[in-house]
Amino acid sequence: MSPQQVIPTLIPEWAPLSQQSYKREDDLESLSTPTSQTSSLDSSFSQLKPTYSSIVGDNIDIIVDKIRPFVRKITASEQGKKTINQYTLGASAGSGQFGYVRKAYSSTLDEVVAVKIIPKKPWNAQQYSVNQVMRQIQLWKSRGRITANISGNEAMRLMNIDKCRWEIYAASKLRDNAHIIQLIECLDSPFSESIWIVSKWCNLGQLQWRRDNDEDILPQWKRVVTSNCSISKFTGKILEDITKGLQYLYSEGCIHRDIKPSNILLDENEKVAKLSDFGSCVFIPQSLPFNDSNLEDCFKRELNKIVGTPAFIAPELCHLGNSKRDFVTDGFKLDIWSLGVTLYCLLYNELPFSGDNEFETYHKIMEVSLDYKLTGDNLNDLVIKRLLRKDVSLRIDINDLAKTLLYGEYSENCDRPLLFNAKPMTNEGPVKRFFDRLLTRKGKKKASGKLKDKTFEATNSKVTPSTHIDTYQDREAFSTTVLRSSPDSSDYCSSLEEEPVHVTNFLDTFCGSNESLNSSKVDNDRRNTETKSGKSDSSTSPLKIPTPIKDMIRLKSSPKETGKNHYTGRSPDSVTSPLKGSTKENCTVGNRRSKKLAHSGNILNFKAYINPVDSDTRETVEDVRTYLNFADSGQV
Ligand SMILES: Nc1ncnc2c1ncn2[C@@H]1O[C@H](COP(=O)(O)OP(=O)(O)OP(=O)(O)O)[C@@H](O)[C@H]1O
Repeated sequence: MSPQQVIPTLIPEWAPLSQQSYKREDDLESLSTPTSQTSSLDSSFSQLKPTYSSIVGDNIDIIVDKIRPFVRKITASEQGKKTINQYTLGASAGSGQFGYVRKAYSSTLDEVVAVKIIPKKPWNAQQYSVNQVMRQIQLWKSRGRITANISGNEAMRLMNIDKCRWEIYAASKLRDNAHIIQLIECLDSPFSESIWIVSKWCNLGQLQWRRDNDEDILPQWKRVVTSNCSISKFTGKILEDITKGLQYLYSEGCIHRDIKPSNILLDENEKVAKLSDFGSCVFIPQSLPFNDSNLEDCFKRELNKIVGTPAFIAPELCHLGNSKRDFVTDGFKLDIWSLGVTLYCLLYNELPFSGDNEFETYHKIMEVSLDYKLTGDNLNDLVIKRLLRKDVSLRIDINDLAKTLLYGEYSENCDRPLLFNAKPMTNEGPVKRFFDRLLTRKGKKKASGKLKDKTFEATNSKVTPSTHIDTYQDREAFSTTVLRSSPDSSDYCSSLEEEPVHVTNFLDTFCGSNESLNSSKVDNDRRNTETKSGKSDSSTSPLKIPTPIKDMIRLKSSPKETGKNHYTGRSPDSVTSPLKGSTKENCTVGNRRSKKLAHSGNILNFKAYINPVDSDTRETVEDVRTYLNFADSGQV
């Protein structure tokens, strides 16, 4: 890079286009399209169906204005001293798909903070598919956002920066609640290869649930629930805290879409659990700072895309074989389901629905009943019967859940959450009676909006209409977090193995002299992430898309083992539909074996793979291309 060249930034005017050198011969080739194709794409782009993310993209200037107060220029950085502006960097706290997190000390706040460092150029080349990047370039051209030629690498960088803008925008809107990780500020400069997002520090790290014995109480738990910690009491505490967090999100019109243990952080000082990672969230149209005549429709379609982590995805998103219905009518209930899965993991030390691959997991989510887990215990049955309710109209909504936990219908003046009073939950008193009634109550068929706040009620009612959407065609992605969702993935392993980092240890945990902020660290973390999560990482964000499924389709097979498949113990040739022979009766629940995405042979005929009834259907190459097109762009 020449000395004058600047790198695009969160705040566009810090890196004027005139000073950016877009054209780079080295990576143009792979993405450039023949001229004839380009012009036909150009003309077809003006007719493309808009999507939620393309509308956000069209209004990115407004998003930028909203995040501007939170973005500071990097004015001082000393690699030797590991400082950047007022922050002195400490030990690594973990890494995600898009960046890594370090502990840091803020000299202005005089406190420890978390700094998430996201390389502007994506770590994982597969994060964006070539199709997707080309489409984005064409879209930007058609919108006049770029005029010059732009290389694939530069385009991916800009796409990544937009993704960060969205995450920062969400975090900046959600700063006012004790159960949400609070954004402090972001750092960027035209010379920085990374974006730095500074947030409040949670010293106990992500929520851990895996344990050697079902009855074990994890040390992390005892540091949050200090007296008489039990599985039930700790689970109740998480339910209470995350319910408050979700209620706040609801009041802000935000659906998280990736609730799971690794996105819940614990803080020992405040003794609370907090929600983090808003990269996958969406806001209801009425909560967005711009309007667009297509927004309502695009929002509905966006809600029907599979985003999140398979084991935590709600059944209404799992109807892969049925393309003709809009199963998701209340986005907020997606988060309720995922919270239910998280609580189940805490209670039972296993995932409630877990298959050898994504398809089988989705199938189990839809088909396997957990009724046999009902015990009469209030908390357990609340989770099983009201949160993990497959029929979305019978699933408890966030406000009823909050009311249930905080007051209960019979105890208006109760100043403690009823559910979590120290009394055993088998107590036969009014609380038990209340829960009995609650659990047997017929679900009310109603829209999600039930806030006392009439304004929001009116607002929300607009987001749950019953217009049908083609879920199948608009199903853009199998989540980026897909492979991380397997029970033996990094999220869970690290939960078990990593000791939480303590604030008091900060001074002892500075980077060693051989550690640096340079790319070698990034590479290490990236390798860790890739190894742990598998290489088919893709995106959960509404602003990015690639999927393992697409990769499998492209390759005509999933990652193949030579010879015997060591995950399944079957030879690849013997693998047919994973659903074959799986019925409600013989489905195993809560399978705890170590799992990875199983070999799935040739799944070009993926509809049949999902739905054996369709097994006569043969996908043509054209079908697959159509699928890839919609998967890349939400277009058909
Ligand atoms: N504010 C924080 N305080 C303490 N630890 C944190 C904080 N934020 C993140 N971490 C740690 O860093 C890890 C990585 O966080 P990050 O948000 O990058 O990834 P993720 O949410 O696990 O994955 P992804 O971003 O790919 O969805 C977390 O799992 C957590 O252990």
